[in-house]
Amino acid sequence: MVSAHPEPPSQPQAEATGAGAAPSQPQGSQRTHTEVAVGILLRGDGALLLATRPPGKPYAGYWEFPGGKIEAGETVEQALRRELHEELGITIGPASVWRVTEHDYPHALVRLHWCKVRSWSGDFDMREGQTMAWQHFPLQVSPVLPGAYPVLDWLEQEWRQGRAQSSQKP
Ligand SMILES: Nc1nc2c([nH]c(=O)n2[C@@H]2O[C@H](COP(=O)(O)OP(=O)(O)OP(=O)(O)O)[C@@H](O)[C@H]2O)c(=O)[nH]1
Repeated sequence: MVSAHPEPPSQPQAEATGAGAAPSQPQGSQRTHTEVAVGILLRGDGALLLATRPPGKPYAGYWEFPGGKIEAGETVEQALRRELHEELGITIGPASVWRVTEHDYPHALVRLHWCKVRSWSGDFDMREGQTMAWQHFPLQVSPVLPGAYPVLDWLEQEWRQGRAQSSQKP
């Protein structure tokens, strides 16, 4: 079993080198949120999809849920559909926001709009050189982006509740 919450290095490699890192933002109250659409792809057997962050980005190699930044004029759903097509080659069905979280990284203050996605079409094609893995709890991959910890905790709680309920059924 692999812990979902290992301690990340204080300076991820890509940031230390500056390779692919987002421009640094002003500190304190002037920092603006980067809005991000994130997809929790759920398979019929309850597995969820994680992928590694592509080389050249902050936290490269960390596991994350697929998604990316929302562009001007896009809804969360539109951004997610575009990102998942660009990154994974799939076209998602309906997606609506399930939870919103924030995380303050050295490279960005992000607001993450999490959507559960249960239907998609097309074959998975890792177009940015990522690795993908369908995961059940406990996760077998590590490390995971710190901004995903709260959502992993909620999903694990749901999974435990579902398991407890199904074991009580006659
Ligand atoms: N996709 C994704 N991003 C996450 C997760 N958790 C989390 O904190 N983030 C943060 O959300 C931001 C997403 O930005 P990104 O750089 O991946 O977005 P993008 O694909 O549009 O990048 P680009 O600007 O290079 O095209 C990053 O700061 C990342 O650290 C997660 O589980 N999935």
